[in-house]
Amino acid sequence: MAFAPGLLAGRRVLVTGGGTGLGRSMGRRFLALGASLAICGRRGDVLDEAAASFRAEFPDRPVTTHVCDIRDAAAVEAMLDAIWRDAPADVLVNNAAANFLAQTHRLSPRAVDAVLGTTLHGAAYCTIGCGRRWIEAGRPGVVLSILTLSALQGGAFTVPSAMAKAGLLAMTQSLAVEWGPHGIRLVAIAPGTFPTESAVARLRPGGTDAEGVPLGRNGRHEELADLAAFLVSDHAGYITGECVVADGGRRFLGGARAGAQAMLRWSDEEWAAQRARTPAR
Ligand SMILES: CCCCC/C=C/C(=O)SCCNC(=O)CCNC(=O)[C@H](O)C(C)(C)COP(=O)(O)OP(=O)(O)OC[C@H]1O[C@@H](n2cnc3c(N)ncnc32)[C@H](O)[C@@H]1OP(=O)(O)O
Ligand SMILES: NC(=O)C1=CN([C@@H]2O[C@H](COP(=O)(O)OP(=O)(O)OC[C@H]3O[C@@H](n4cnc5c(N)ncnc54)[C@H](OP(=O)(O)O)[C@@H]3O)[C@@H](O)[C@H]2O)C=CC1
Repeated sequence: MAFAPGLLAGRRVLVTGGGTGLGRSMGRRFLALGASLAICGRRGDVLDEAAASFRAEFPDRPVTTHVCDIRDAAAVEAMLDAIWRDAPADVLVNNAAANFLAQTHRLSPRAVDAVLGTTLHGAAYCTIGCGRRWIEAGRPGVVLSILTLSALQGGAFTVPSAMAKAGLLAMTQSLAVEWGPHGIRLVAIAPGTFPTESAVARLRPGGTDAEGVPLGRNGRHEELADLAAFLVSDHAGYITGECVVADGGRRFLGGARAGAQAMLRWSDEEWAAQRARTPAR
């Protein structure tokens, strides 16, 4: 482990979407560094399985699970009330997101809302809910938002996601100013490819070779988790409003949507096959 074991001792961290993928990897690292953890998502069984695995590995670290669809502002408030009843959270990680490949001119309003509702609105509800509680109590706090390269470069065929993540970057930069005097930091990470079951199934129909990545490989979950741990820790206490890119140099070569070049030529049948391959949740 790269950090002192007590780096996050005494910190209470809420990771949205913390039952799977990168959220789960970050949560595991926060626990290893002494934090207690709250994770939320829509599927209780997924959260329970993740929590059981965390508790088996870190028996002395508190882990709570919260079934919550963050698209529902009232449900987010109820979750935050439940967390705060125990003790205030110190760190929010906006990790939950929704995304799939699609031709933008064929998206229905519900499809647009499904992505914006989770990735933009849900993260906004969580951020404002935590920020309000911190400001009212005179407590400091940290909000880490997980973006994508498309927030910086656009994202053909994942346009609602690119719009939502760009919105989160604007939120990070804006609230760094507004909430700075309250001792609240807002930071972001724009990851390149860190393979997860869900992202590969939805967004990498051709697999995840590292073509277009100067460092010649995809990201490792522990690398993202280490960066997240640093950014939410006091060692990053003078960093706010910043987005750190962790992409192996991809944006300077292939770019966020290098694979989109082939998709420009996909037939209707290829788009239908991609949709059929995409998991429902
Ligand atoms: C490895 C490289 C990674 C690169 C960068 C990674 C970025 C990421 O963001 S990865 C994270 C991805 N994770 C997820 O997306 C998890 C959550 N996703 C979901 O739950 C679903 O995919 C969801 C977004 C569709 C939402 O599910 P749900 O609320 O159950 O919504 P519905 O199934 O009812 O669908 C709503 C609406 O959307 C239309 N739709 C669904 N899938 C597609 C699709 N593939 N293409 C076009 N449209 C789609 C669906 O038809 C509904 O619309 P209507 O038919 O008009 O009702
Ligand atoms: N993997 C990668 O290479 C990259 C990932 N990212 C970002 O990293 C983050 C994690 O992605 P990844 O781990 O790959 O994907 P996952 O699909 O595994 O993670 C998404 C998580 O969010 C939860 N979630 C989705 N919708 C909602 C909702 N409405 N309310 C509450 N929880 C919800 C899901 O749980 P449930 O379905 O149970 O609700 C799931 O646990 C995302 O922000 C993604 O955009 C960015 C760039 C690259």
